Amino acid sequence: MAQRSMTPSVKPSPQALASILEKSGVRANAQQVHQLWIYHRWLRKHNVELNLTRVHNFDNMVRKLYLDSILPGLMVSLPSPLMDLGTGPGMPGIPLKIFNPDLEVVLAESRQHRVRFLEDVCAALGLSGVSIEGRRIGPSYDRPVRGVITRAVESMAETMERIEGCLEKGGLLIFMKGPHCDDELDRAVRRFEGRFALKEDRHYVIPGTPHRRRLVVFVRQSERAALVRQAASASGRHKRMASFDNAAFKRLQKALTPRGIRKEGLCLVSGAKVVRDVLASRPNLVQAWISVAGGPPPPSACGEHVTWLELDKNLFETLDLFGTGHPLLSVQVPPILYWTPENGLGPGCTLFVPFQDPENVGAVLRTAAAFGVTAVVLLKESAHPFHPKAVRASAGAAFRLRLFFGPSVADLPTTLPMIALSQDGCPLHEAIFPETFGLLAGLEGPGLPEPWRRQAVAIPMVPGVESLNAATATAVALYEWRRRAVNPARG
Ligand SMILES: C[S@@+](CC[C@H](N)C(=O)[O-])C[C@H]1O[C@@H](n2cnc3c(N)ncnc32)[C@H](O)[C@@H]1O
Repeated sequence: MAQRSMTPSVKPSPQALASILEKSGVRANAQQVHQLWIYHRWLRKHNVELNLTRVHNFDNMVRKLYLDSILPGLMVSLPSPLMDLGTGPGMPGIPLKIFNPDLEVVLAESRQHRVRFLEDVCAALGLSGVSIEGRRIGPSYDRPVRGVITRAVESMAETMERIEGCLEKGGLLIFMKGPHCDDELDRAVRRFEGRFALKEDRHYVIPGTPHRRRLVVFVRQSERAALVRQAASASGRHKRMASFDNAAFKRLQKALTPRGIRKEGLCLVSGAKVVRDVLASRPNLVQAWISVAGGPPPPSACGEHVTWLELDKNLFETLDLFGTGHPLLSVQVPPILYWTPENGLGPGCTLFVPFQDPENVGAVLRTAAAFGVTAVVLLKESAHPFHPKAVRASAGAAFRLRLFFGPSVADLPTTLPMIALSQDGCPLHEAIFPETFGLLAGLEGPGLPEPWRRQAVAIPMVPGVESLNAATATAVALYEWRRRAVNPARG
């Protein structure tokens, strides 16, 4: 059974309104009480027909709607103009405006019957410095504002995407949230690193109620898309692509295939984190920042040489193989020299990779970086290390390692100081890792050619199970090598 409100019913009046606010620490002057009372009357009058709020009890309306709307103005210095995104019947925007008369407020609301209510109520209140955007705000909305506040609309990440075009650099993004928003907050912080910085996460209780709230405030760190587009266009570094026949688009499409990657010397990088890593580790190799039209502009980490390509949705989705929705990078493939047995091996471990599955190649590159191998030789059998699937699985490690192309596994001289991995070898814990050695994993499926099997090392497993995935087996062997290097006594 639904629990009834324990709040004693208070007879609605301007005096009762002022009294509840005052007891809650908010002192209202006569004009503010008058305006809030008129607002309250309008809400009550039109609620049945327009379904504006589900809160009905007077005391609850004052505390859970008006007071709740006013409180952010007491906790942060509100920037002006401030857009209330998804204001509904005007919350928090209207109470905030009443209590901050100098604030310029933009009430953004997409539902037209609510927009008409907002127009009428603002006229009745005689509010100046309030404008109404009766439309759905999306990333292409580019009227600049210094702040955005939002209450009960959507997830933080969704709003961050949405206000890409309008919130100025240095502007505040203020979320009015319930107490349990840790997960969406973590996701937003991670996903928008470099674009928004968390400034404040304040926990509070609406006075006179048990209702816990959080005010989460971000500062925008990146420039508005319109300004970046303008500057990039002026210097010829911005291109809009709408056709699959566009020659530059076709070139990008080629970077999805190993042949194209070789021919064009170009690869595509996807995923917010890998994109950030590559921008940080190899900025000079980045050629273009590829976003969907109206998507986020290149961040400042993209140097002056980087072109911004804004693609129609269907074009972007063709390149965004993994459906990340996040901008991609087109990156010049770093030069990869050819290794021959005459080059010998450097000190430490050189990893020889024959994997044909690009995801296995990526996974093993990530592992190689984690355990500090000296170099990686991609044998003739191997998938291309800059195949989009490999780059993604490598989490950017493909750009940090010393990579070489090498001969076929069949042409590796068996005289090399090599530790080969094969199920029929001697147990890994009996293996001796020389100061300088190569680690050779088997091909997925057939494993290693016969000569290598004779001197191979095996990772002991429970009898009767399938062999380990090749990249996983390599990870176990590298771990064992590292463990002994760190703690030789336990070898
Ligand atoms: C659940 S209501 C919350 C209203 C108000 N902020 C409140 O706290 O009472 C969400 C409102 O946001 C509006 N809305 C959602 N997305 C919007 C967008 N992208 N642009 C403008 N209005 C939007 C909806 O029409 C709806 O009226």
